[in-house]
Amino acid sequence: MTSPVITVEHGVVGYDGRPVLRNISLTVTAGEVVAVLGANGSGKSTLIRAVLGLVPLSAGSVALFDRPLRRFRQWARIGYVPQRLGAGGGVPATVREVVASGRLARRGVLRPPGRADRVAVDAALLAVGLADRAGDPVSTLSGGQQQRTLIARALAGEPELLVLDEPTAGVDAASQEAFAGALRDFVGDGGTVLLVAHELGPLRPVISRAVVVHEGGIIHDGAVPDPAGHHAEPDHDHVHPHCYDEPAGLWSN
Ligand SMILES: Nc1ncnc2c1ncn2[C@@H]1O[C@H](COP(=O)(O)OP(=O)(O)OP(=O)(O)O)[C@@H](O)[C@H]1O
Repeated sequence: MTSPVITVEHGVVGYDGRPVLRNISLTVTAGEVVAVLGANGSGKSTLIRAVLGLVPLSAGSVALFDRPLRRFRQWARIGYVPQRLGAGGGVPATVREVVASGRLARRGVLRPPGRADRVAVDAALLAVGLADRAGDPVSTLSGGQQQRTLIARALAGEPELLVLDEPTAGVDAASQEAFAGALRDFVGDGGTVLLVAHELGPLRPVISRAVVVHEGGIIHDGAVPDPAGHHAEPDHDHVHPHCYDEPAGLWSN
């Protein structure tokens, strides 16, 4: 039996008393790549923040690696790339420095980096296709390359679970391809992924399951739905309910 990595049971989250997630239940098991889809404001980011304990549940429960969130301490097992975080931020750090910061949870701040740290940073840079930019200031990179830097930082920590909030939003096609390749390798090595996406694009073949959030509830959990308008494609197997692909673009706007 595959072990559960994320378990949300009857999760409820609200901001300032306004409910945003209503009675959400979701299980992600080892080796899965689960995409959370849904319209703007449907609660996707809130769901992954709740999974990581960054926003409190007002009811229900979350467990990570089979351990209740309040007792979970092994944060080095998880890599998190939040939404639209500028990697540069005016700080003249190089790509390598930002990626190496992903090792801090593993090695402790006071111990100098060792061989294992350097190997992990090199591997992460290679995985996202930025090995040749390692010495450049992050501020000189494109938005897509900066996003890849953040993904490499998460990979450098050698997590078992990667949680990514819109990793390909506003990212150029080459970076999306590079990211899809990195994700495939990560999963090939036994990793588990939960990511929020608007457009799957090159990620589509890597996704094993899709969860569609609508108005704070999960309205679909299963096969990756086709974007509206693709019904006529020969490989379209019609496994998805139609409530979320009509009107067009509910999850792809
Ligand atoms: N910190 C916060 N305080 C108050 N309201 C919030 C906060 N974060 C999100 N919200 C609100 O909660 C709802 C869900 O937001 P959330 O960011 O989870 O949606 P989303 O599906 O990720 O949206 P998007 O696709 O635009 O990123 C929205 O109405 C949003 O305005």
